Amino acid sequence: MSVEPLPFGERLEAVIAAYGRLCVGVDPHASLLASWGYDDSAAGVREFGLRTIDAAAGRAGIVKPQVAFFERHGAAGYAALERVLAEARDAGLLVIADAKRGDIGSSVDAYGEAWLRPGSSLEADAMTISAYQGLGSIEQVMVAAERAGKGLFVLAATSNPEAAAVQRAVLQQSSRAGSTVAGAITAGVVAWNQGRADAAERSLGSIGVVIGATVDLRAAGLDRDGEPPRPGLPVLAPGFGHQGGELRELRTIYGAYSSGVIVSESRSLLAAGPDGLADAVARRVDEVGSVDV
Ligand SMILES: O=C(O)c1cc(=O)[nH]c(=O)n1[C@@H]1O[C@H](COP(=O)(O)O)[C@@H](O)[C@H]1O
Repeated sequence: MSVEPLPFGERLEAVIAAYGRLCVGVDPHASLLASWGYDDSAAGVREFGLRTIDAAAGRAGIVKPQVAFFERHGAAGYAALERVLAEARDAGLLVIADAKRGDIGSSVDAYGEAWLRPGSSLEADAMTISAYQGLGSIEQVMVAAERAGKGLFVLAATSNPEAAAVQRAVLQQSSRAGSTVAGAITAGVVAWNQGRADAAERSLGSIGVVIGATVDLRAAGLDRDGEPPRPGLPVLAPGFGHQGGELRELRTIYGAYSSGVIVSESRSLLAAGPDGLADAVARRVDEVGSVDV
């Protein structure tokens, strides 16, 4: 008898209830490796990743390894990442692989298998994904993720300023003609969550979006002034901390999307160094917890 996996949205909700909405980024930049006293090598990113997981476990609920920093070290870097992913999941953390993959459907399906298939050596709980080849290109990954109790965060309005020209462009064709790219992707994800058979029982969907804390949601064509989506929309929110987004502005920035926000920070936490990171995470969990959503 096969047991249905718990939907990612439910797991996310439980983690937020237990630990709050902070996500600790695992971004072993070369400069951070140097200041932490590690070599810029596969062994260095592995030790950096493991120390970060140790500091996050039991204090925060979610971690997000940025896979690029491991990929820099080739096959050995991937082995390091496999270890970090496994240790994080064993520690009970919800793991978002920040892989930002996208392609034609048949190829992006393979990315989905790599990062989300139960038993894969790179298995995470969710991954970041790009739908700039059309939301239809990731449809099968959404289906597979739901089936396995996994989640996706689809890039909608990213935190980097140069993204606006593309993401605020207005669609000429499709049923969402007249929407911005960011608005159409977000509306498509909301509609997907609403289309699940048990949608009425879910308070959070399993497919989310990425909307940076540095973004002006109205200018990006996002419905921040409308009714909150039902089921709630998970929103991975980088851009607080190092990139300048102000935590106390969370509600003002995200409006109707606030209750699904995951505050994702990397450098602002990691700068505390290996000995100060656990305290920095605990402090930030408290600060995030005190913000009104
Ligand atoms: O998907 C992401 O996590 C992401 C999306 C985005 O719009 N902006 C963004 O900065 N990120 C990632 O979030 C992290 C931000 O790191 P800090 O600026 O150091 O907090 C990096 O790993 C980025 O790759």
